[in-house]
Amino acid sequence: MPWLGSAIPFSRDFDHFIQWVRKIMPPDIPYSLYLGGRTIYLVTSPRLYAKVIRISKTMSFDLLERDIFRKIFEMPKQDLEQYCIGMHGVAPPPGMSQEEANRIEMATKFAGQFKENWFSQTEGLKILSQRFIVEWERHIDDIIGKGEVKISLKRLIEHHFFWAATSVHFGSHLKDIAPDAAELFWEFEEGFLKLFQDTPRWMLPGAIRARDKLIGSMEKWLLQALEKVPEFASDEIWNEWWGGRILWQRVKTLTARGLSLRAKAVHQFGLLWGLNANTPPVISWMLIYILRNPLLLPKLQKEVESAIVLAPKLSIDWSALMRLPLFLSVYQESLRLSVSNMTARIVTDDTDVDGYIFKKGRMMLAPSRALHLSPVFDHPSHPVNEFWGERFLVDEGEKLKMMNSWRPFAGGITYCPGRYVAAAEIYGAIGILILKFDMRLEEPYGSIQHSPGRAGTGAVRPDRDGYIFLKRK
Ligand code: HEM
Repeated sequence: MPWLGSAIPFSRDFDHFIQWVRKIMPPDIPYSLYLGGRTIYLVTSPRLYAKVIRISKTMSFDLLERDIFRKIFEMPKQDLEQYCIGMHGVAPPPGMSQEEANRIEMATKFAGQFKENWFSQTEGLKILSQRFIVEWERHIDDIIGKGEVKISLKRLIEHHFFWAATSVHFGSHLKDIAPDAAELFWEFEEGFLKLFQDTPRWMLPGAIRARDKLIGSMEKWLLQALEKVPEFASDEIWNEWWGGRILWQRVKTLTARGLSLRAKAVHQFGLLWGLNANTPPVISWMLIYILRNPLLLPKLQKEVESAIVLAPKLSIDWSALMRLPLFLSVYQESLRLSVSNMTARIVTDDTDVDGYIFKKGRMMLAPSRALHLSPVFDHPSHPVNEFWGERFLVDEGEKLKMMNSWRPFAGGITYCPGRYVAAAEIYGAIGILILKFDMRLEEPYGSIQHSPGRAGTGAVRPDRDGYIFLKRK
């Protein structure tokens, strides 16, 4: 691809740019993109995506993680050096052998903790999902009472859902320390990509102030949790001070490596970001899509009745809920349209991809959006860029082809470890709303769209607010 002349279309509207590339370029080869004096490899076909996502020896996610902690979260320099020992693509510090660096690296420990606490079939996932439901039900009962309410979509999801999820993972007391954490989080989130792109700091005072306040709160939360519960009981999965056991395990791992309080707080702030930057926008979009399609709601209500019982006590048959065909299709379709991640990697050694050599030191991007708009999803009466709740209700062969192009959670060794947690929260939150309330959406500020300039980072936030009318059944 020739010199594009300007990085602006790329950074301002990543999704548009990717669609344009797919239109003008042959579909199934990688491209080199010269941008701001750098070469970036671009992969836009499902077949190549499946190939590159599996290359973990010469394509590093760790180097990006290092940059995220350095530029966005500003982990103290000395701590960052310790944190990165043994990372893929990071040379060991002077005097340390590669073997020693590999022996003490922490990424494998964190990955093990994710598996142990969050994966399908684990006790952790069961208990956290159940806690989430209790929290979410409490929030919606508090706002709605017995009658009918009109509530801002942003308030419902970006405040109430935020807190229901955050209290599950960080315990019940973070809210006492930082009652404005949800609002600060979204202020920080608006600057996330800009901080990574080295936008001058003076242009982002709000995002930086919000970030620093949140990290300060994380420090207080951490000190309090350490004081109240220095050790988790071996059979305990959740407690009110730490939230999920994994938070305590992560901090213990960092303490053993001598990281400072600040670094430990920054690291947990990273998790707070992973937890909240994606799921709330996906839920917002799923609700918007469902409520914009009045015929869908009664069908979903009927399905959900077979998996969620409201009285005398709320109870959910999780495995039945996760297998409801239409609900699953709506979930997959919502993720397809609302998520735009870059799946970025740094090439750490020359790598042959289908006969093309990706050179050491360069970046590779494999944007999910290119896959999510690929022809495999097209239908004569339901174009690929429009929501259609029944799109994934196809036979198994067809579905397999679709799933090869469905990459909201990326893949490979860093395949989102929160995907089961996310699914449980999304299914649970929407399932309960659907069953308890008659709902209606109003968009008084115009049709809600993807927030501009946010594509590429994950699920894309709605650009404006709307109102949801909820009436108890
Ligand atoms: C619908 C919601 C979500 C989406 C679309 C999503 C998507 C992603 C993506 C695309 C990645 C990067 C993978 C890569 O490039 O290889 C990722 C990583 C990650 N996600 Fe999620 N995520 C979601 C929810 C969650 C939740 C709820 C949690 C926490 C409970 C979480 C925790 C993480 C973590 C810790 C990583 C880093 C993994 C690593 O370093 O190995 N995510 N996620």
